[in-house]
Amino acid sequence: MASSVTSTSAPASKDRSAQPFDRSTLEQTLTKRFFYAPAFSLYGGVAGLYDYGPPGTALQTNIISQWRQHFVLEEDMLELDCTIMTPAEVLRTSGHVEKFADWMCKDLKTGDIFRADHLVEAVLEARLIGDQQARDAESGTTSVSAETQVKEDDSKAKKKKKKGKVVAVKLDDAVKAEYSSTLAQIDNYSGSELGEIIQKYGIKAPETGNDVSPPVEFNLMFESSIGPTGHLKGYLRPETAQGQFLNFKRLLEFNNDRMPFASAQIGKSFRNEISPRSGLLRVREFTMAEIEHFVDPDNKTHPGFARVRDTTLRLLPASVQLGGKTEVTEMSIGEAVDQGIVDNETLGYFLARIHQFLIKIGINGSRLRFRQHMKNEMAHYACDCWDAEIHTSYGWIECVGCADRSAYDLTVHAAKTKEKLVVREALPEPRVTDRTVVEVNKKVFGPRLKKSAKVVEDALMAMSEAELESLRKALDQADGVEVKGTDGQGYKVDKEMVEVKRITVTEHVREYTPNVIEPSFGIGRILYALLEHAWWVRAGSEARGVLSFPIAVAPVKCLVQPLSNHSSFTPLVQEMASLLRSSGIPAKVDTSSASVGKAYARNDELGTSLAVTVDFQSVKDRTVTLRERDSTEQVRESVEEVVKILGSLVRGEKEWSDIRAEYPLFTQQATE
Ligand SMILES: Nc1ncnc2c1ncn2[C@@H]1O[C@H](COP(=O)(O)OP(=O)(O)OP(=O)(O)O)[C@@H](O)[C@H]1O
Repeated sequence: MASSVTSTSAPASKDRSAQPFDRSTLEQTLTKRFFYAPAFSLYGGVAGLYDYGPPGTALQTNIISQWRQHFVLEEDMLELDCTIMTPAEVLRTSGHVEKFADWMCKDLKTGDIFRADHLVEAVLEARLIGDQQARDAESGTTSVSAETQVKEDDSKAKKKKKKGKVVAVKLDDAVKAEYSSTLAQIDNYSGSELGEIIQKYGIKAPETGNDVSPPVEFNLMFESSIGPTGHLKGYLRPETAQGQFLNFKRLLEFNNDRMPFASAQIGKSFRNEISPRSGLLRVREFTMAEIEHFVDPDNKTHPGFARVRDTTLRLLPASVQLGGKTEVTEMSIGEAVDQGIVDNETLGYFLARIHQFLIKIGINGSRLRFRQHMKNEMAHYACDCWDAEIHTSYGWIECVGCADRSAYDLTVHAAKTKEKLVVREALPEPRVTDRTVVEVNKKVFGPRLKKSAKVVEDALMAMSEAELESLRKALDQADGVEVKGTDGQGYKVDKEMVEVKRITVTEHVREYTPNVIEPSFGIGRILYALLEHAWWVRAGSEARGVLSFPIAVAPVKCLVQPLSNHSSFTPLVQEMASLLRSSGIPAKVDTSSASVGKAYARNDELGTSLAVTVDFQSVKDRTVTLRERDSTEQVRESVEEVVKILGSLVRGEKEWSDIRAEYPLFTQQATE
């Protein structure tokens, strides 16, 4: 049964994520432990470019390897590695040169740049917060002061962060409702609509209070030229999809002409964002993982759908957003497809698989929702599109887009290159149909139309059955009929020149252009959301941060350390580390002079799942302690047994609860 949940913010959960979240503490830890850092900072940095340090890189690698396991291997997809540099012609055909743009406005006095939808969002959100503060002040309660950041472009703007200024002013109820409704549909507006909203609500540049220009389009692709002549224009790809479409024919052949099938690609994409902001969430260079699932347009069932039917998702359909609401409906994907909320089984299958993947890598399910695109938000050719949005301290963030792109991509590339990008399938039974066709009598047609013969013939051949039927009737009734050539000019044709007739055709093969379902993942956004969801602070004499990653994605699975730097521990520490590594368990040895407790704390911040400590007793009897990060519980077992335990945990065969049930807990060593 479906149930509704209001979720303007993330629902409180009874686990440790119910702790108040302090982003600055997490950020300090991420910087201190070098998860990631602004790139080129020695040179002042460039907005929207980040370098990942060792733990961030390991975390990203592990997320990608889980992705590859979950999708490429389990779904038997065809993985590609296509070029990043893309000739302009390809992106012109795909529509990116003309349409891959955001709307920007300028502060009319300072020239500062804003992304128009972000500006509207920030200012209206700030006004709603101001309203709440005014109401709280009136009633004597306090509300959390929140400031909404507005982004800005270019390197110099990086230092002066702009905020939607919060002023405690009470709003009229009707105005408040209008603001909420506008915010709920913020992705749905065109440039001119954003311009009207800016005018209507008197939106100004937040810091200066200056007027802003009407929104103008800004193309997000980085332009380049290929080769020394500068004649061949190119772009850094803004997504990995085009390489997959252009290789469709080869992929189909590689797949022994079998449909449906999916290709996949993981790699860097580039977008010259108007206003990079919110750390890894809006950057100019990022890793994407994209799937193009090619499917018969007449049969979008999915063979695996029964397996995921009962997966419960939190859905936010377009119809709800249109009413200005953010009410999430929890329902199984089976129900959602049956009721037509999600367009088809294949799209539904991928929504469920995306959900399963995000949960597997540690995203909190109660902070995950699938939001359907509204009509204007969706490309004109797409028949349905859902974003997996994850709740973070920045609000709900789109981390995965999943669209049914119909036959658009293959059709436009085929039309441009004159290469057939189709599937040809032998029909089980020959299909006999009657058709209306047109034949040209070359002997008369050519001499009469001379140089124009080609444009008229092309136009006749492109006519639909209905158009040909009208032409037939017209030719029967008049001596000559005007036909528009492909050059747009009118030309007279008569029954001597052309014959329109009904024929019976027997087909043995069906030819069609596949539709494409495209799940598109931004790895950096997922990684950041995971960092927020995994973070908590352990109470104690000193509050200590912990990153509770699932072991599968933890940057380091196991720490090996001596109790102190006493030389007698060294051989066993080294033996332990090499035993683990040769069993395929990534282990880090810590022989710094830090106390065991300090090393535990450092590794908790790094999200290291387990720690082995070698102490005096170890030297005597070859037993070591094994400590689990989240519970801090320990067991003491022989070196060989601990390697076995670690192997079963790392391979996901067991969880810590199994280990603590199987082995006695060890409580004597005062290490923390
Ligand atoms: N500038 C960016 N920085 C980081 N990740 C991004 C960025 N732009 C897109 N992504 C990621 O790529 C995924 C697929 O890209 P898509 O084109 O659907 O995004 P989008 O709709 O343009 O995103 P947005 O509306 O937030 O700009 C997104 O779900 C997101 O995870």
